[in-house]
Amino acid sequence: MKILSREQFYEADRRTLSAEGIPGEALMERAATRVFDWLHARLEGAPVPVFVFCGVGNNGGDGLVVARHLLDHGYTVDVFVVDYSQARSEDFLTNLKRLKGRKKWPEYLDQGSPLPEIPANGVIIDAIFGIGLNRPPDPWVADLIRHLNSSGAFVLSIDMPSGLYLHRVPEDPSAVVGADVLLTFMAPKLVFFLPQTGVFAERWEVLDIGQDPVYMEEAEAAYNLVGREMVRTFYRPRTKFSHKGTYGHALVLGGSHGKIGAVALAAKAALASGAGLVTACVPECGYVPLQAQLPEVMVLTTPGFSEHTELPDVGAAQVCGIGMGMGTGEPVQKAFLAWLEKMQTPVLLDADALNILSLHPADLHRIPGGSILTPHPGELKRLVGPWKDDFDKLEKALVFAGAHKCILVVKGAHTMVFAQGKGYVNTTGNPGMATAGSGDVLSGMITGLLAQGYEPLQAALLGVYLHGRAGDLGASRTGYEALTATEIISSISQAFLELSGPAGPDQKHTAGG
Ligand SMILES: NC(=O)C1=CN([C@@H]2O[C@H](COP(=O)(O)OP(=O)(O)OC[C@H]3O[C@@H](n4cnc5c(N)ncnc54)[C@H](OP(=O)(O)O)[C@@H]3O)[C@@H](O)[C@H]2O)[C@@H](O)CC1
Ligand SMILES: Nc1ncnc2c1ncn2[C@@H]1O[C@H](COP(=O)(O)OP(=O)(O)O)[C@@H](O)[C@H]1O
Ligand SMILES: [K+]
Repeated sequence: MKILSREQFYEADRRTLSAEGIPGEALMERAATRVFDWLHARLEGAPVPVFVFCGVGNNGGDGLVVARHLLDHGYTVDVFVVDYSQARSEDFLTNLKRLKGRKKWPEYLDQGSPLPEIPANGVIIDAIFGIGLNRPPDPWVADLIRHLNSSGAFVLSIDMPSGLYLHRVPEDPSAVVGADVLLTFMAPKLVFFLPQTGVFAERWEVLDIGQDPVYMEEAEAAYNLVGREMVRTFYRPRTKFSHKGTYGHALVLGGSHGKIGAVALAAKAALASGAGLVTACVPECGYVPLQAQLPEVMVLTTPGFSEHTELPDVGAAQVCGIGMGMGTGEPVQKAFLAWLEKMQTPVLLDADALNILSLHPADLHRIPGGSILTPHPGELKRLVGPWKDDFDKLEKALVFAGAHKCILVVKGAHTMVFAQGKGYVNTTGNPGMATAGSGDVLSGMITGLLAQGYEPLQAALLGVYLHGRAGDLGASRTGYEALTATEIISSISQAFLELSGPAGPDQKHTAGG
């Protein structure tokens, strides 16, 4: 699914109107009626007081339409116009007239108006600002928003939580509506997925408003959602006459005294993701534990006892993932940089491989084109420097991926993959995955997929998706707190099974939370 920009939402609007030959108010009617239907299906006529707060643009117009339908269905409704500007939109005015036709006169709020009383058992429809917000709300509007937030009432926001910009972080987070549910039109917005802005709308649903399918198909989105639908376009089921040679040889290099487990997790995850052969390359101290623990994995050791002092030459048939638990001591740094220099094909770089590169930015050119880098936020900061806010972070990640012709996998609640000027936002995973070793599992999975011949970007997207899904399936058995990296590996099988089977109800990715 595409994540559209503001210009693209407005263009989709225009294209829909012209394709159908309908006026704007007809599309507003259709969109807002979907919001009403959603609410009515849940309230079922319950006598709860509903408070509709409308701005004076098209988001406010949507609110007026919802208010009219609520009245027509016998709900108790109070309508407020938040009069922040003299410039009313045409469709807002059309719907204001229709509301008045129901003998319902809204109350106008402006600077100095007393704040309306809202009981905690009420429902607030937030239609103050939508995607048109382009500057901070006036102080009195901010006060009103804080008042709504502190009311304890259930808040349903239309299209956007009011006060949240589409493309930047709010100056004052207290002046953003905290939506219990957000019903958003046509496509999800990038802000739903960023830690600084996603907190205002943890539960959201996309409403299809019959937007022009031709435009939705042809719009070039800067960001796309990574969901089942997308990864199935390149997932390759196994074929009958294949053999283990068909599925490649993954070489996982890393580990140091006390951190051999990181390699064990990655190697096991590479196997569980379908690599035909897996070799783990560790310093001498890792030999016995790995051999004893992972009978399917071949173990190769390097001369150092507790850390790598040199790294092996890699055969053309092997695909490498390197860095987990490797350490960053001087000998390891030297061994790693010399090794990287010799690599010609894409590799996966994780953890200490990234930390070493951060210490040697002049050597970043040694990364083979098409390599995959999997930093968590701390590692990313060391690589690209600090960022001002989440949007600046995205920009820096895009620039870095472009400059080094690599695929940058920025891990987080919504892991984001950056490549070739585009961003991909993962939809799977859960807070239970914030646990030791879950990143090592991801590296192993992506290395295992690369070994099977997936293009690097595909391996990264499929790996990130399946990793999150395995985490979700694991957590459905263990709960968040008890989820472990090992449990995630055990759930990879189920994630693959699901991928090739029919879609479950929670896998459409038109909702979050
Ligand atoms: N396809 C679609 O897109 C569809 C969209 N629909 C709906 O339309 C909504 C977008 O409507 P919209 O463009 O009229 O903008 P909205 O958010 O109502 O803001 C109104 C105006 O406020 C102004 N303004 C901005 N910041 C301000 C501030 N801090 N303080 C004071 N004023 C401020 C700014 O005007 P300006 O003053 O800059 O000229 C802005 O234009 C969208 O979210 C969805 O709900 C659906 O009906 C159907 C399909
Ligand atoms: N709140 C969260 N929601 C979803 N996924 C998460 C969350 N927190 C962490 N993860 C995932 O868990 C993994 C953690 O990786 P990392 O920090 O490298 O762990 P480690 O170094 O312990 O292996 C990443 O894939 C990340 O996307
Ligand atoms: K809104």
